[in-house]
Amino acid sequence: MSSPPKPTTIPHIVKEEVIASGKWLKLEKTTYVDPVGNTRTWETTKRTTRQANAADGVGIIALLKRTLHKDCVVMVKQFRPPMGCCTLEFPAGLIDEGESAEIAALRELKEETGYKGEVVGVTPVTCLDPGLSNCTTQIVMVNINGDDLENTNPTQQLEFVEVLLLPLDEFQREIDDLMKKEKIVVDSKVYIYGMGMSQAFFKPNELRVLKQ
Ligand SMILES: Nc1nc(=O)[nH]c2c1ncn2[C@H]1C[C@H](O)[C@@H](COP(=O)(O)OP(=O)(O)O)O1
Repeated sequence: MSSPPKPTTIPHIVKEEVIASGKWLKLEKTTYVDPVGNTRTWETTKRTTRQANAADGVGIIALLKRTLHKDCVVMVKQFRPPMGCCTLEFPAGLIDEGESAEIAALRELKEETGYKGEVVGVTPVTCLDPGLSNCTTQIVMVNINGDDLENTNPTQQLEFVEVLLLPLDEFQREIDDLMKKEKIVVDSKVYIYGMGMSQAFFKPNELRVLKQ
């Protein structure tokens, strides 16, 4: 049996040529040298809107905390043209010029859901689909005080985005139920978060007393 070729070179980009460009996206031919020294090409998509030194956008894991209620994750359902159907996602959006991830997250959360939150954590810049695109995101963790007067009757600024509140401890089951009921595609970040929550919350003898 032949062994795989040994890496001899540090892989690197040689050139990036724009094949097609639109207002929001561009398609490039990326010429690069692979780990064994061969020059190859790759088809790469990029956003045209990226700000210097920033991720393209933010995703927001927003936990709604209310007295005598289970903590709920604030989710959004919306029609996504590239998918041709509705998706279930964390609230998200592009980072505007001069914005930090934290400021962008609080702005997008308010626009998409009406809730005013407080940032409690932020991830490093992470890639979204690196075989397709250089698109990056920072996930921002936000707590929402649902007992606060300004969060008791939240008003969205986007009319085509539906807000869903999913209890954190039944997150994956709620998503599975939703997918059985309607044609919806779930963002992989969301589903993986749900699987993690299921593992973290698995307590077979727990009493189910709290309201949703
Ligand atoms: N790929 C895109 N094509 C478009 O035709 N328009 C796009 C693309 N990406 C973003 N946008 C537009 C749509 C919105 O008007 C703005 C801002 O989007 P934002 O709310 O920040 O992000 P999403 O919630 O992820 O749409 O950009």
